[in-house]
Amino acid sequence: MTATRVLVLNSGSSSVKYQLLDMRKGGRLASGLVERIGERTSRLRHTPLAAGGDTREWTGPIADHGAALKAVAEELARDGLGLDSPELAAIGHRVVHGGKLFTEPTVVDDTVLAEIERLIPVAPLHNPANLTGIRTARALRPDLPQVAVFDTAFHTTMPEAAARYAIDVETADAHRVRRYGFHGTSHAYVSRATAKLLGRTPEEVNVIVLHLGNGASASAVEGGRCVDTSMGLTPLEGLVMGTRSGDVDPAVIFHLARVGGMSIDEIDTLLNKKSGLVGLCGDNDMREIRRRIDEGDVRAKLAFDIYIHRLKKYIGAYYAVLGRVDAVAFTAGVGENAAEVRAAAVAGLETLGLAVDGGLNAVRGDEPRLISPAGARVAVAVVPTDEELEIATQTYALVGRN
Ligand SMILES: Nc1ncnc2c1ncn2[C@@H]1O[C@H](COP(=O)(O)OP(=O)(O)O)[C@@H](O)[C@H]1O
Ligand SMILES: CC(=O)OP(=O)(O)O
Ligand SMILES: [Mg+2]
Repeated sequence: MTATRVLVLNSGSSSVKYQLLDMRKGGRLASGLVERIGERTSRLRHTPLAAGGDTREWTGPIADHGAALKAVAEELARDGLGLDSPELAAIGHRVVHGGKLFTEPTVVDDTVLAEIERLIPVAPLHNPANLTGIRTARALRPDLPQVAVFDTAFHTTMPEAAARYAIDVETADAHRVRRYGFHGTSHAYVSRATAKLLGRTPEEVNVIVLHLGNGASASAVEGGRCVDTSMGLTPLEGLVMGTRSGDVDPAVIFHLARVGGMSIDEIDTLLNKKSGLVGLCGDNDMREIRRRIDEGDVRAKLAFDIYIHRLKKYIGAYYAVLGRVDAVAFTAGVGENAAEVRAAAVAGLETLGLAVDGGLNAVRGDEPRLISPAGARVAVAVVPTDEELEIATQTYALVGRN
């Protein structure tokens, strides 16, 4: 029997999303999510798609990403889809920071693990979780290839003009300080899916991709290659996010240290975990923010306005970087669901050929769709991302050639 299944683990700072896919038959066999890892009220939600069964939910303490993966393995085993299955060809892992070294999906060995570990200081919320996921999966199935698919890989095509910060070259190079970019698997998948929606090849189109989830980033994709993206050395730069500030004057940090008396670690926590939407209004969920705005909440409205202002600046910037834009694609939790965010982000940009049709924008759905008015110069689209499918495809392409 040929092994044709791939398990994908997308480990975030406090969650694991997973999918089990059959790459030969092209179907999803199971999917799920473990949330609030490290808290007493962790929650596991598992859907056995192949078995046609109902979603099972379980709440209780899950201490870390290792325990989360073991719980996932138990759920899969209950449906006869356990990790011991001979049909499993590989486990694909999202790894957020791959530095400059990893431009392709990579089979994990001890050297690769050491490199991912070395990059922890520049992805402190993500790489430790990714590492724990890989180590646990390896312990459960030492014989299986574990494949790392890096968020940074798609951005390694950025020209030096976009990838370098304008700081002393020797200092920057000594400490590998440059712009790496993240969410690359999503930007790659969504830019290709957008070309397909337009009936064109990726080489023929220039696309601005707006990945708006808890973490958020924009990218400028020229003929299928990334030429700029909003995240930098770490996933902190760029857009306003759920808990992260995005762009600030770097001198804010000196000021908070010297005048505010804060330590570097305190400032790190402030900018990564207590800023963005949550810092501005106390909520990081766009649904809650919209609800509060409808009730006349001034702080929620200001948070929304700051979020939109930054987003609009990046649309304009990447329009200029690309020169010609064929499409703007909204994706991830906010981009796929929040029609008000999409409408506000392109409001007033008619002279750039950008607009949304109110009726089309209000339609909900899981399929890629256009929301710009018929005949618009630039297509505006909602293109659901599927990082897990993309990771599975890349993983199987690497190991499944038997
Ligand atoms: N129906 C909705 N309307 C508005 N925003 C939504 C909706 N559903 C999800 N979101 C937003 O999407 C976010 C999560 O996006 P997601 O892409 O799943 O993030 P991540 O992968 O970074 O955890 C939530 O925090 C919330 O702000
Ligand atoms: C890189 C990053 O920000 O990822 P996430 O959106 O999953 O936090
Ligand atoms: Mg995400």
